[in-house]
Amino acid sequence: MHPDLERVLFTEEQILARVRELGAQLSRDFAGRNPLFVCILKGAVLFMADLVKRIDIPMEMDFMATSSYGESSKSSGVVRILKDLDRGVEGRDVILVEDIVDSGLTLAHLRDLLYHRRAQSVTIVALFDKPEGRAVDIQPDYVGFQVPNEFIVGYGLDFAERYRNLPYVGVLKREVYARS
Ligand SMILES: O=P(O)(O)OC[C@H]1O[C@H](OP(=O)(O)OP(=O)(O)O)[C@H](O)[C@@H]1O
Ligand code: HPA
Ligand SMILES: [Mg+2]
Repeated sequence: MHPDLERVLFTEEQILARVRELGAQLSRDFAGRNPLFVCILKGAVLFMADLVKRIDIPMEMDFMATSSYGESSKSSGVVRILKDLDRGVEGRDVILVEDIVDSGLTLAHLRDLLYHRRAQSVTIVALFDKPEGRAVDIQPDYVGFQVPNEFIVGYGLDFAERYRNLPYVGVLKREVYARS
């Protein structure tokens, strides 16, 4: 385990097993609809890569980059779009692929934006859901795991851009984020 972690919440094996289940479920539910999977960078990059390998129906991918945490463990409350989609979403069934729903501000903003752009449907798939973090009322449609109200890192999730490369997910020691 990385020395900056207090404990591991999910091992690589547990994560990949759950991602496989989510892929099978989405493949069944979106058969015949050619959904557009939108990866919310950077946090969702590892989840997206593993999830799409488990989708066995026609689908497309696009990428959006947002940032609201920066160097902090608390949301700034402002969702900045650093990179937008390459193509329009009018009439499309969009599946937003997120690593975590915490305050819900990122997904509430993106869902409204995509409906404003006339997507036919917007479905939210989040590997992790932290219900106690919510500042706005939004529920993901598909969830991998619920997590406690603590700051977690690994498998794409960062603190100040670090730890994204860990293949497992754990709780960051409080002293690590308190000292910056
Ligand atoms: O529900 P919320 O409180 O909005 O938090 C969730 C969002 O915060 C993180 O992104 P961040 O802004 O840190 O950018 P990153 O993905 O590049 O780390 C995470 O990847 C989600 O996109
Ligand atoms: O717990 C978290 N860890 C990393 N990034 C995050 N963005 C929102 N919540 C978190
Ligand atoms: Mg982040």
